[in-house]
Amino acid sequence: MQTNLSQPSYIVAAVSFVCYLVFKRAEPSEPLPVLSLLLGVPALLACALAWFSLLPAYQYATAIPVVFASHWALLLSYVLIYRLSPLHPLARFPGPLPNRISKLWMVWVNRKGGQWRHYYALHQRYGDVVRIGPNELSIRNVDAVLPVLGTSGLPKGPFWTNRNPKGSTNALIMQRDPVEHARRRRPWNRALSTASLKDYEESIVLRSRELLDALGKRQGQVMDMSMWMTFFTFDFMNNMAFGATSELMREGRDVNGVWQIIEDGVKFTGVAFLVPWAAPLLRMLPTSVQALLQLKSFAQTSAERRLERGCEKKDLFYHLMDEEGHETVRPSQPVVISDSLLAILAGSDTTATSLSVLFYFILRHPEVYKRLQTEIDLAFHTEGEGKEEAEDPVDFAKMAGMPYLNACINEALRLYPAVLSGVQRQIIPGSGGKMIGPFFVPEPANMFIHTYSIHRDPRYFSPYPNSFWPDRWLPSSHRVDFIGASSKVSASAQSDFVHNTAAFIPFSLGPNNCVGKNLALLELRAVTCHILHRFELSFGPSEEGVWEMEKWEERIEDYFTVIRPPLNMVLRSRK
Ligand code: HEM
Repeated sequence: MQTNLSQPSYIVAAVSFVCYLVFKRAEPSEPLPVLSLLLGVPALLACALAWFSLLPAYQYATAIPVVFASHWALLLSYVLIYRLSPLHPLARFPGPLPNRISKLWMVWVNRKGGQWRHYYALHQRYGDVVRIGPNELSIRNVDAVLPVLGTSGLPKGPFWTNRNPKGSTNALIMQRDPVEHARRRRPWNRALSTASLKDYEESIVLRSRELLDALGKRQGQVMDMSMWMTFFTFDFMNNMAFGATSELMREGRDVNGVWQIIEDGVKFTGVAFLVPWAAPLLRMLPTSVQALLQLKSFAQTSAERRLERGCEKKDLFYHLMDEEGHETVRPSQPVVISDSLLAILAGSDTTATSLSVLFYFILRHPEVYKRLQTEIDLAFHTEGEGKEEAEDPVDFAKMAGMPYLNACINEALRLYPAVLSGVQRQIIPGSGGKMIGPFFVPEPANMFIHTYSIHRDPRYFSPYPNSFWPDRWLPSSHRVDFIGASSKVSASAQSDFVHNTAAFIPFSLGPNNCVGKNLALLELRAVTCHILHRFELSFGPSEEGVWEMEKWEERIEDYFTVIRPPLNMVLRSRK
């Protein structure tokens, strides 16, 4: 049989192949080019086939649906064949079949926020590098940390591409160009320098006292501590960013609904993180449009009020507006507003998660609770020690030097870092590839260090990598063995001890790392000291009564940032 290349089927296959190459090379994400390639091309093709009489007359009616269906099926087949073929640059990295085909699979896997467990299981099964998407790797190896995240590491990945409507301002975290990012980061560095942090200490103390008052009024009742931690961090960040007062703690509820909008947006971000091309579509949903408008108006109003009041004390706004005149070109107001909003979004939930995790583990481990409370009581005297009033934990230098407190905080950050699955980076396009520790990774590849997995790797944290054992952060002379350890394990604990802090990256590393790290640590220390100094804590019943509070951690959901289940506790004043 002779092959006739002018046959319609060959023409459709060839045109679809060209469209596939355009998709592959140019990776269009704007609606117009995408729709043109998906709808415009087959429509034109069907018309052309009919026009040039390449189809028998009786087939004209069916030409359009047939060409459309063939075009889409062919596009899908080309994609599938390439992604699974040995020719794909990432073909030699192991990973499950559905992951290699499409990241849409991860959208399904993560429908209930379980991606942190999924990636952990994949690393247990496949090793240090897993292909978790057609062009994406998850890495669990300490030698890869600096090449990915360090000073000479990789730039931010496509997740951070600006897909906002034209004309809108991008916050610092969205700056993928390292030069532009460094320029935008300068005022942030000044705002969160050691000297500037002193200016926020007073606000942390005041907000901590407000928290104690609010909790004190509700003692004896079951309270969701996770929610209260959010109220604290949100009120504090609002004050720190805009010098504003926010009333979540005073009211004991989300007064203007802003927090709910942020919570609702977490799942949206989770999907956008997995399939960034879907972000503009998701943003078109009526609920998203509404939420974005409300957030914008919240930021705008806060900024306007801040501008009316003027600078009462040095807040983040003061530094971002460059009121000291360090920069030759002062940042525009929209940039400052979007960055101030970023501070609230990036600084509230993460710190509230870390505090919740910390209180959860302290309650799960009574021996830790006792030691920590004793350290706090020794540092800040309690009522009745010859003193009329308990001493407020307001000395931040003292808190920074409390070994067990800081060990507990680090251990909470190790077991459940607030950004559980890490941050995306990309091999620089056109570079050909890069040695990532022991592995050569070709382009195009996105990757992240899976923080949850590397933090629990026994090669870096041993013994008891999955247990809350703050003593691993103490010098050996002060280390007490894990209470749950069998005597055999405990005898070998010292000789088996591994503590590789190069694998500890809750705040990430390098030029893009968390700029709020030191501020977060101040908050974590202050809130922990204030609460344990004033109250005795115990677990309350779970809301549905069907799961034990002791299993709280299993219900954490990971959508880039996390959603926490209620952490019910009962607090009573210590006397
Ligand atoms: C325990 C609390 C916190 C944790 C675990 C945490 C973690 C992180 C992580 C993992 C990143 C991504 C860094 C990267 O891409 O390499 C990040 C970025 C960021 N965080 Fe935090 N964060 C915390 C608290 C805060 C606070 C209190 C602020 C307040 C100012 C803040 C502001 C930011 C900002 C602005 C960025 C973007 C930095 C950039 O792109 O240059 N974070 N954070």
